[in-house]
Amino acid sequence: MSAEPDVLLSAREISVRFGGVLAVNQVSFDVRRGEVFTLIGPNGAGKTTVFNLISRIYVPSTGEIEFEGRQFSQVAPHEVAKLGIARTFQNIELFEHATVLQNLLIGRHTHRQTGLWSDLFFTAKTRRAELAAREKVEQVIDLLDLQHHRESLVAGLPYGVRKVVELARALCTEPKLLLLDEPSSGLNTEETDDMVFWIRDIQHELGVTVLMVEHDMGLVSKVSDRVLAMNQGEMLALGTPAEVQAHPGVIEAYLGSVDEVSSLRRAA
Ligand SMILES: Nc1ncnc2c1ncn2[C@@H]1O[C@H](COP(=O)(O)OP(=O)(O)OP(=O)(O)O)[C@@H](O)[C@H]1O
Repeated sequence: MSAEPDVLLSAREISVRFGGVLAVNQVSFDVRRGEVFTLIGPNGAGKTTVFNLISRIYVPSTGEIEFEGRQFSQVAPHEVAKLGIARTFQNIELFEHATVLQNLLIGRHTHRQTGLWSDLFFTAKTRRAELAAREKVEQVIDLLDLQHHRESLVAGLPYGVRKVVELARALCTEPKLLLLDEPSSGLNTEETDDMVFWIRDIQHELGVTVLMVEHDMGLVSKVSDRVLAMNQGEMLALGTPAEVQAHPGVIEAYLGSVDEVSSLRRAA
């Protein structure tokens, strides 16, 4: 008898209505521990809305999301990071006038478990926490090859490097689930190829589960274990990248956009 897959996050019949627009309509899926799960779909499909539900920015009009068996409706928005969910943004959000190292240490701060009292007196517990923070930050710097940039101000870095710093900052919180919002946006071909390696390393070396929204079908096929295709708020297909790209409903949905259908064909 085969074991049931270990589900980290589960969305059950979630719908979101913005006034007259049904942005997400009865969508259900599981994200399994350890996988890279990707949401695709043409513009307006509802991907960002689903993503924002999982970041707890929106709440579903109906339906429920569970993370490690805990109902999201009972989690306050500021508690999401503590549950072990970290995210990156389509438009990078970093402290521009701080160094890479400072940004990563700030990122690590959300993971802090010591109280004000032990921090004030710099107790053994605080020292241990500081040491653990430094070790984690160094591990992430090594993994993402950021050694050369550690003391650089973020504002002076090329866009592609800033994108990796944002990824690093999210990883410093030691998330169980990493949400990547269009990791390839703004990157050139070479930087997108690098992103493939970073995502694979994050999955395999750190054991972090990844949920991403992505338009670049080349990147999607190379890193995703499973893909959910959406259109106009609804689920179109769920399966491996190859299964989803061959699905007639997915091809038809993409026919609306010449750019997107050619990217689908290139990746197939
Ligand atoms: N805050 C909002 N208020 C009103 N309507 C919204 C809001 N956010 C999204 N929508 C609408 O919901 C639908 C789904 O939008 P969403 O941004 O989730 O799609 P998407 O798949 O992420 O598209 P894109 O690839 O263009 O980012 C669209 O019709 C959009 O106009």
